[in-house]
Amino acid sequence: MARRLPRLLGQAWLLAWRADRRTSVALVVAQIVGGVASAVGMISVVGVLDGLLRDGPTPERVRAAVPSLLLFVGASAVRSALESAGAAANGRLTPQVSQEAEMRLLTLTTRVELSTFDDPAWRDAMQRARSRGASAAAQLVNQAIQLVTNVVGLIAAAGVLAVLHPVLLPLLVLTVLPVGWAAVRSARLDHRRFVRLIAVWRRESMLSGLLADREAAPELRAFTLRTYLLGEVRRMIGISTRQEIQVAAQQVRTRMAGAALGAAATGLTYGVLLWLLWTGRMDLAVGGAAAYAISLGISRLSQITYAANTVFQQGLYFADFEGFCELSRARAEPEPGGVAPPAFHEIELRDVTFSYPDAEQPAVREMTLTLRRGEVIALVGENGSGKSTLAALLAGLYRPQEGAVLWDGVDAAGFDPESVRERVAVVMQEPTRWPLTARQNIGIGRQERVAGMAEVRAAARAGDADEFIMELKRRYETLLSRHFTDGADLSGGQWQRLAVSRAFYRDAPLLICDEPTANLDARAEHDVYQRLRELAAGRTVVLITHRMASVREADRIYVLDHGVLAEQGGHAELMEAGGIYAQMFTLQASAYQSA
Ligand SMILES: Nc1ncnc2c1ncn2[C@@H]1O[C@H](COP(=O)(O)OP(=O)(O)OP(=O)(O)O)[C@@H](O)[C@H]1O
Repeated sequence: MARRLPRLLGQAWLLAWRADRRTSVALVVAQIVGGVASAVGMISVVGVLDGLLRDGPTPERVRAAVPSLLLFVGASAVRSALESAGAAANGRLTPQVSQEAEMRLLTLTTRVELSTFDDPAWRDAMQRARSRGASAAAQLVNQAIQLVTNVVGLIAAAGVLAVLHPVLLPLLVLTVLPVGWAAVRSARLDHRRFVRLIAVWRRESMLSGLLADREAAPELRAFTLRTYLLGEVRRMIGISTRQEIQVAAQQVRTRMAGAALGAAATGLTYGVLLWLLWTGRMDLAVGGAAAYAISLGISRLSQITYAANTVFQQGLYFADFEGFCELSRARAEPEPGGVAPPAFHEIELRDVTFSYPDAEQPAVREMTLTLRRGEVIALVGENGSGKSTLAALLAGLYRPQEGAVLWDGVDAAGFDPESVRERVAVVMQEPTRWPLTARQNIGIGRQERVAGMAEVRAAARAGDADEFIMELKRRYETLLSRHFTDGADLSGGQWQRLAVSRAFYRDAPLLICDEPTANLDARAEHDVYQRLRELAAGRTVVLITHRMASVREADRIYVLDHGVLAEQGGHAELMEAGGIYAQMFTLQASAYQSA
């Protein structure tokens, strides 16, 4: 702890300094002046007692004590005023520090490579940082301020004691050692429990979140999952409760041992003081001042123990937070500085291989294919054959581990990934249900463009969303979330149409649709495909779908199988080849015919 404390205090200072410089400086000044006032107050006690205990008539003795008493009162007033100023500064600093930490965390998590989210170790670290990071930073600063305030007070008391009698100083330190040891050990136990239980908590909070979630509520009932899931949650809570009870008992035992040893040391200190007076080695006035300084010192020491313990404890959590920030910085997307061209003639995937973290098999293996401007390309294949992964590689969401994605012959690895994604519009398989208004839900397709109503409506018409939006209570201004008053919810197909409209609004040279019609009715699907083809003029559309009827119109079809490119060509060509595509198509067609 002694080794770590200075570094932790340094970190706390840096956090405070970054959050609010003026307040930080004011705080330090207040603490130093407060410490000096405290020392002056203690020394003045010698003068007071000396005056009162001298020989002579009482009025004279009182008169002799008055100047020192006035000094004592003045010093105490200054000290109290400065401590209040320090508390006010502390109150200003801590929320700002917490806010800084929160924003730092979010800035980093939104900058990491997408594949990082598939790494469970990073997710655990994120959970730790999110649950404790911001509060640990704030607590660290708060308690560091308390610690420094009390250390300054202690230095004043120790200085006064050393002047009064040198033997009293080590005795004062002795009283606090056992309590300090107990506090540090207890903090360690607490942190160890936290690290051990984080995976359990993460699972428990995911499950309990689902139990209270609006989206999961229907399926939970339909599959009569309640008892099973409640049992799982109870099991997780049981594991953590057992650990918590065990740690709490260990902590109480440790603290009791520390308190008993501390009490013995305090007795010893006062015993030595009495012995010094008894043997005439110390004068009575000095003894009185020493007793006062010891009692102040012990109270400072116990506050220091508490503050140092909290600084240490929060320091452990803050170290987790810092570790996570470091990890995320290392996982941040590279920014090579190049910018993707505004349009392209051809995008080529050359020998591209991509694996998810911890996956045994690559999701896409040695894939080579070309997309040309103005083409509608279809990707087909069984579930898990790698279509979505391939689409994400094209969209610049993942970077290939081997091979390259070339834009007109230039490796996209040299472009800033954001600039690649600026040229791409994606309709995801499960579009995010943004809790924004209908207009904003479309407008965020290109949020830097001011969302004029005419453009938004044009995009909504293209995505077949205009009609149902106009039927909502507040039309385009309706908030699409049931979690808020006056909010509305949409059906799966309506959300999908909204996502298609958003992609139209984005107006990008490459449009990727990952099963955009999975939730659409037949008429909507037909309309959307019709518009996609119109849109394809001058653009490139990549279509992923399991509906083979929609695929046959594509200019080129790529068939994926277990992460590799198995077949390619036009519909007629592939049917003639009689491979996987022909089988899939015939199977679906026969299902319709027999129906
Ligand atoms: N986030 C992920 N983390 C780890 N593995 C993943 C992840 N996403 C997909 N995979 C794995 O990669 C492989 C390819 O998945 P992908 O989603 O690309 O298939 P797909 O052809 O789009 O499937 P579907 O038709 O079901 O949408 C699968 O084996 C899948 O288990």
